[in-house]
Parts: sequence; C-alpha cells; structure tokens
Amino acid sequence: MASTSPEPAAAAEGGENNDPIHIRRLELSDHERGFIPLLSQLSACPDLTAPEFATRFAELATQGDDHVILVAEESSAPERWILATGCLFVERKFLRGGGKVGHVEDVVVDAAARGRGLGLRIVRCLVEIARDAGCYKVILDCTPELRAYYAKCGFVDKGVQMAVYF
Ligand SMILES: CC(=O)SCCNC(=O)CCNC(=O)[C@H](O)C(C)(C)COP(=O)(O)OP(=O)(O)OC[C@H]1O[C@@H](n2cnc3c(N)ncnc32)[C@H](O)[C@@H]1OP(=O)(O)O
Repeated sequence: MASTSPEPAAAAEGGENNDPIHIRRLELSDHERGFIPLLSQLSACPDLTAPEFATRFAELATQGDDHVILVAEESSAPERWILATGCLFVERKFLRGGGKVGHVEDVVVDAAARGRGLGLRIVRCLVEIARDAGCYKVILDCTPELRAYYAKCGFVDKGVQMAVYF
C-alpha cells in the first residue's frame, strides 16, 4: 500500500509505549528490508528488481485503501528488517446494497520470529482495518493445518475453498 495514502488508525499499531514491535503500511523502501525474501517463506516469490518492485508498488497505490499491506518491524532495530506481513484486499460488491468484503491474503511471519504473537497482531490489524472500511465480513483461504491459528484470530469455518490454477 502506498505510504502516501492516509493510514488507518489500526495500521499504526505498535511502536508506542515501549512496544518492541511497530506495525505499519508497506513502504517502497521495504524492498531493501527483506520483504520479498519474507514472502518467499509463504510461496514461490522470485526476487524483483527495484524498478519491478516500484512498478507493482505504484499499481497497488492506485487502489488506495482497497489494498493494504501491513508489515511488522522491530521498533528499535536500525535496519528495520521486516519480520511479518499480511494483506487486506477490499472487494466492492453490488450485493448487500453495494457492500464490501475484506480478503486477507499473504500472511507470513519470518521463521525466526514465529510464536511471538506477530501473526495474530498482523491479522487482527487487517480485520480492524476491514471493519473500519465498512466491510460486512472478512474471509481468507488457508490449509487445514492453519485452522487453529485463524480460529485464534477470530475466524470460523465457512464454506469450501476451491481453485483453478494456471
Ligand atoms: C491467508 C493466508 O495468508 S494463509 C498463509 C499463512 N502463512 C503461512 O502459512 C506462512 C508460514 N507460517 C507463518 O508465517 C506463521 O507460522 C503464521 C503466520 C501461520 C503464524 O504466525 P506466528 O507469529 O507464529 O503466530 P502467533 O505467534 O501470532 O500465534 C498466535 C496463536 O496461534 C497459534 N498458532 C500459530 N501458528 C499455528 C499453527 N500453524 N497451528 C495452530 N496454531 C498456531 C499460536 O500457538 C498462538 O496461540 P496462543 O495465543 O494460544 O499461544
């Protein structure tokens, strides 16, 4: 998400009151802070050159608050290495009187930082942003092994995920 867009309050979570973790929106310079290698811990994510990263960043910025990528960093670490990330995509529908649905995507915590509650905090922030945006629900796809984790984030089983891969 573009750093030029106004930050939802929930995206500015952490970083105060001696909180060792700061959660904020993705910045263009996060290309140099391990964002792509972090995503590669989730799925195939070949490196992007800085111009390629900038092009995609600019494309996503045109979606304003309908596409939010949050990252978590150590508040006190000067290198500001990215420890965790998650994305919220807001789908605008004709259903429900022009309602909106939040989609949580691409949640990943660096292997060395797991088990510290970062994943929970990132997802809770995304859900809060969706609520503030007026979404009537937030949905996501995950493997059965992650059901317990997302249950702790407040999600319940609903329907069946299906896919066509190309
Ligand atoms: C929509 C999507 O993006 S699905 C893809 C999700 N991402 C991945 O699978 C990438 C690889 N995995 C990861 O990055 C991490 O392990 C994550 C994101 C799944 C969890 O991040 P963490 O920061 O380790 O989780 P966190 O410490 O916040 O755990 C929160 C709670 O969930 C539990 N939990 C965490 N991971 C799991 C799991 N795989 N299975 C069951 N429970 C889990 C924790 O025990 C904790 O419970 P507690 O509060 O009772 O102690």
